Amino acid sequence: METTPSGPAAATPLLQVQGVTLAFGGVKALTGVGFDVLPGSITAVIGPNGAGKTSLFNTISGFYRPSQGSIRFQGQDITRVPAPQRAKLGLGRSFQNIALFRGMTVLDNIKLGRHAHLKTNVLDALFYLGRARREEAELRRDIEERIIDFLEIDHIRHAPVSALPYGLQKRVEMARALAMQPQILMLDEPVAGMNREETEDMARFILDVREEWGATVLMVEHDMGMVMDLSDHVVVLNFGQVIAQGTPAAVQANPEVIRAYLGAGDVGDLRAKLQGVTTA
Ligand SMILES: Nc1ncnc2c1ncn2[C@@H]1O[C@H](COP(=O)(O)OP(=O)(O)OP(=O)(O)O)[C@@H](O)[C@H]1O
Repeated sequence: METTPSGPAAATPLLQVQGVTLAFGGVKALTGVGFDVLPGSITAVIGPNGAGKTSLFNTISGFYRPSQGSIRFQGQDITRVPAPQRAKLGLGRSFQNIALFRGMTVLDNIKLGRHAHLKTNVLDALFYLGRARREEAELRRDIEERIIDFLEIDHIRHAPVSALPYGLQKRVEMARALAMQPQILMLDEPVAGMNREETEDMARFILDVREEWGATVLMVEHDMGMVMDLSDHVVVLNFGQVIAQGTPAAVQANPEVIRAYLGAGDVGDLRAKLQGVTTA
């Protein structure tokens, strides 16, 4: 799916990143980055180490404020909207390094995801249940049950997160992000550190999130095979700039993309993965 509007029938983007520039002191992490995320799409941001992917994600979620450019969500300029408000508007995200409350159970982590949507303060959120209206509590329970069922984590709902294998922890992280009922689910390296089976499970969940939850997915991911298999639109960053974007096929064939990965010494790996995709 191309994000360039081709006529009146072209879908209005859910998220528009326009000319975003971000610097840390003298280091320019992002320079004039722009792309659209269409509703219902799976869009992936890829790029070699240090290309600016995490900085971009943090800028979209509101943890960093760009020095130039804008972020628009559903047509509204949210560049100056603080992170918690963005979450409430419908930008839900997971984190590269699992950010779960490890001593708490799976279910409590999911509840916190939902409360974070309602309240900006975790303590407030923890005490919120006592004040919640009954119907709202029931609605929340329904959503929690749907998520638990969907992600096949019923058997571990009362287990402390710290006792779970890594792949399941990542799934709980996704469950917590889903509990925010996001319109855009932002996944930061959803399969990093996973074995093949865990990766395939997660890929299936990402596809199903779109089908069953109607969520649009924006992910940062290093696993090229998964990105090329799942994505409608791929944005390639290198040294903080978009060097290519388009369908997986267009991006794979782009000489600048191949050069970027060659520079990072990854091209053999890239080719092998791309071959795996095309012969699959
Ligand atoms: N908090 C920070 N302070 C200073 N420089 C930073 C900070 N965060 C990122 N950078 C720099 O910004 C650039 C982009 O980094 P970023 O982490 O966004 O890249 P990345 O593509 O996510 O990398 P990786 O694939 O390794 O996670 C790098 O040069 C990095 O050193």
